[in-house]
Amino acid sequence: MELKSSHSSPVLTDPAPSSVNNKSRLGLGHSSLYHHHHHHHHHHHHHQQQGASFSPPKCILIPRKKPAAMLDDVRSNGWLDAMKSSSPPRKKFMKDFSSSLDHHHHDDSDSSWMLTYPSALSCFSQIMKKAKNKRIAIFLDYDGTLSPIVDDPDRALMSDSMRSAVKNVAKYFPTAIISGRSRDKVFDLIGLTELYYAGSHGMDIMGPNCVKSIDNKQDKEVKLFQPAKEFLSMIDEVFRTLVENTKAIEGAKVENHKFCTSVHYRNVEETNWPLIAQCVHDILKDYPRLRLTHGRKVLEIRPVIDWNKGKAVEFLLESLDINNKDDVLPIYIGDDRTDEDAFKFLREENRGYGILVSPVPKETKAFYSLKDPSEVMEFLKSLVRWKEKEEA
Ligand SMILES: O=P(O)(O)OC[C@H]1O[C@H](O[C@H]2O[C@H](CO)[C@@H](O)[C@H](O)[C@H]2O)[C@H](O)[C@@H](O)[C@@H]1O
Repeated sequence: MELKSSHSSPVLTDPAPSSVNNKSRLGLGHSSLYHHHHHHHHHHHHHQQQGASFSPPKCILIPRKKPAAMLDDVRSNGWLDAMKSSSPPRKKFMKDFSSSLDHHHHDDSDSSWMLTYPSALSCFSQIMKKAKNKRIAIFLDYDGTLSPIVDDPDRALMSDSMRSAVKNVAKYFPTAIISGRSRDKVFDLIGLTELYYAGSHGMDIMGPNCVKSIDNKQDKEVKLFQPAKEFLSMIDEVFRTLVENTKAIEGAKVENHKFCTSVHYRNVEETNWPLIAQCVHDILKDYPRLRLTHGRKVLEIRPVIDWNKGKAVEFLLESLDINNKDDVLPIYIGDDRTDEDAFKFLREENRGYGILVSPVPKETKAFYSLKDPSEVMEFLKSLVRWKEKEEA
């Protein structure tokens, strides 16, 4: 499989709405790559920055204003709520969900949720029925899907048994990793050359059988797709500023993902979360071409372009050498809010299935669920067994 060369240069330099239509340049069915501020809604709309009504001070640990006043904006715009609700999910939602399913007479919100998002393991044969005469394409998130969530992002290692399960799956099905981490980092963690890798939430895509070293030399070749290339130095600058501004907040960790950057607060005392929020808020004020998304105890800063894990899946599906899109059944397994963009794409296009990895009920656009990475591994092994049986 080759990546299509027609996708080589999609980045716009003009964020104005009058900027050229990218449809033709991208060869994709979208009106514009740019994600204008007023279009930020998605499903994250309630987590987004609300506009120009704030005038917060710079991030400092000894506030110039009274602490309460200083933190007003990060409180009022919902950031703190979003930070608190990030992994585990809101209790409120679970309550709402169970009452909305009252007609099923389930008083247990867990089991009513499982009716709507059944286990991909118990529904395995049902899923495989849909795969009849189709080619299955597998998309896998990394953190929380292939590796369990741990306190230190550098220690989120994948087990050897998981690695071999992924390797076996890739023998039979085109398999892509779609991660929020940088492509290099996620490749280092997985180490399988036979996969597609999409790093930085899909903003850095490379096809299979490419080694890291060709990255620079063959940049212009068909195998790399980087729609946010022009943001490289801006992200680096923001990364360095954030490292500096958060260095006094104990437990804070800033990661540079090349086309996006993230601020972890998992190891920060909850009383200091407003300081983290304020630092990120201040950055976004200075860089209107960047926006915020929420992950698991992490605030992610990324370019204002209309590109996400869903677009990456669409791109990769178009890159697969297939004449008719009905010939392919995409299966996307992921656990995070950013994976919802991919679930949403598959659902809206009526193509294949999203599988949410979650031990608890959660609002999702996926079709099925798996409890944790060990169930993901079981599912991957089942796929291999199914294929081997089919071929025998
Ligand atoms: O898209 P993904 O591959 O799921 O990456 C999303 C983020 O994963 C990492 O952070 C998350 O996992 C860490 C290790 O288990 C955990 O410590 C952290 O709290 C989680 O947010 C990664 O470090 C982030 O930069 C990614 O964006």
